[in-house]
Amino acid sequence: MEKKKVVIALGGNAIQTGDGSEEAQQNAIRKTVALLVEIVKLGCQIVITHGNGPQVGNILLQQKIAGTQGIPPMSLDTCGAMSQGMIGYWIEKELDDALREQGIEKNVASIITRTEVDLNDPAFENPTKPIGPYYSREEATQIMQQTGAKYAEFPGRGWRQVVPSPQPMNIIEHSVIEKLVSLDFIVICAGGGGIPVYKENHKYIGVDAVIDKDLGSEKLAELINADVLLILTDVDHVYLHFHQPNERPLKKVSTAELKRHIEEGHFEKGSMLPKVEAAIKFVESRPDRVAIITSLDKALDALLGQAGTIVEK
Ligand SMILES: Nc1ncnc2c1ncn2[C@@H]1O[C@H](COP(=O)(O)OP(=O)(O)O)[C@@H](O)[C@H]1O
Ligand SMILES: NC(=O)OP(=O)(O)O
Repeated sequence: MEKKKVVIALGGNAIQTGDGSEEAQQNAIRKTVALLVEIVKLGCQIVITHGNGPQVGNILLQQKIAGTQGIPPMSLDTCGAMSQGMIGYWIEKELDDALREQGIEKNVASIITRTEVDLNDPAFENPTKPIGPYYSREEATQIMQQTGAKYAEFPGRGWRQVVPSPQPMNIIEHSVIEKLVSLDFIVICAGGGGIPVYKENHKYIGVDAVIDKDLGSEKLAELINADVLLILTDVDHVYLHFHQPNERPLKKVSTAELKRHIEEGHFEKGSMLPKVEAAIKFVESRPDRVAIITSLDKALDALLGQAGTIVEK
């Protein structure tokens, strides 16, 4: 396989499993990096991005509890930076060990990454991005009354805090990331879609929001001139009529066809829809680009064109 630059966006199940403890998350990451090493062995230059919804919500809760003890609570953008540091550290540590075990000499670096957003983005008026743990209706109602935070119901799963999720416009550190990749580094970056910042008088200022990691990963992939955007989640394909008797996996699909399926309402908002939108945007940005949506265990086969949903122009 020729040397492709692949941005790999890791979904929740690549990191957060079990009880969400540090140990459970590191165990999940250990399994994930074993797969990443196989992708490196294929000869790909990889850039790793990851979600942070459960983690950033938990860090925010920890701030609230700390606040009751007189410890100054940190803002949501700073919590986003903490989540990048924490998850980046875990991936870096496990990946570095796994590479050395296989005798592969490559450097790994985590980059704290900021993503520029527009303060006029309508998303600031309509929080939709779920973070942190699930609650019952009663618990969520009580917290909303006590704190003024917004919670929303996710049918079949419960209630979760929701925060604004503006569109990523620019990845501030993209040149540094591209440079490191050109030096053959494996870079972990744009965690949680990047820390949201806006520009005012030539300065970047953090803002309370959480960017969708698939849309942030897409923006990064475009800016660093990647060839492939590989979105790894817990389903092996994107499906039509998902979870219905006539469910059908999409295998090779064009952006035009995917757009039709969006119109038909096949993809759930906040889960599969942003992945599909990211895939379309990436492929349409350069005609030879490919986006893949699949599960962790199908990633290798998908890169070889033999599994997953493969989106081409
Ligand atoms: N049409 C669809 N095809 C496949 N999965 C879908 C579809 N619509 C909604 N989903 C849901 O999207 C989920 C993946 O999104 P999400 O949980 O946000 O992923 P991650 O945390 O891995 O980024 C799947 O587990 C599945 O339940
Ligand atoms: N930031 C983000 O999209 O995180 P999740 O994928 O964990 O929801």
